[in-house]
Amino acid sequence: MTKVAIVFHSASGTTGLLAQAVAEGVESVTGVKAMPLEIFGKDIVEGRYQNSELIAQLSSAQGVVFGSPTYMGSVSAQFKAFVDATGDLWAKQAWAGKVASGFTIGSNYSGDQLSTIQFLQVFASQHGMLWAGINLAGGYSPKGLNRLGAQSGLIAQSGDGELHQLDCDTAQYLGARVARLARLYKGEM
Ligand SMILES: Cc1cc2nc3c(=O)[nH]c(=O)nc-3n(C[C@H](O)[C@H](O)[C@H](O)COP(=O)(O)O)c2cc1C
Repeated sequence: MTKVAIVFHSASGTTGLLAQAVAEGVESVTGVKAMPLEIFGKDIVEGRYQNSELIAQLSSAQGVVFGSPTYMGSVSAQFKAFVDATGDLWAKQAWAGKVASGFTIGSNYSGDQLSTIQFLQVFASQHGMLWAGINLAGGYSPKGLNRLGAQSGLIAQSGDGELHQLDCDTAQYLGARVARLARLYKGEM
């Protein structure tokens, strides 16, 4: 069984809804299981993320999709604490060869969400992971997917705490894409 983890932080729930949609997309691919893992602020003690169990679970995944709300043009502090806690694994390049992707949401249409995606892309690259963006040209998808047009990862927007249906559908699409790639690359780590 191929596994794809979805590691995310969400304070008011919209990133969590995207994570759920990514997981549904992952599970739509035969032979691939989704592993949602939520980052909670209570696991941060004196600025350090302490949930080593969550981090350990990632070793069994062939793909990992990272998700964070955009806070001040980057990932949330909670997500960054998780990132910093992976330094030992970075030194061993323990995640090298896993497929990676990312998603974020902001309340503005152009609220610097791209910086968050680029942060996630650099993070995955530091770990030697294989980054998968979205192969949907903005404005050209017949179903209107990727409505905001980013291809480095999924950028979503919500001004009222509700998820736009097309962002939800695009998250499912991304989950399915990562699942297929993870299944393809399994054994090539
Ligand atoms: C501290 C803080 C900083 C934020 N910074 C941005 C930002 O830079 N750009 C943006 O578009 N939205 C920004 N937002 C809005 C959130 O990204 C948005 O409400 C998002 O849906 C929250 O995700 P969540 O529901 O998963 O917690 C910010 C919100 C907070 C609380």
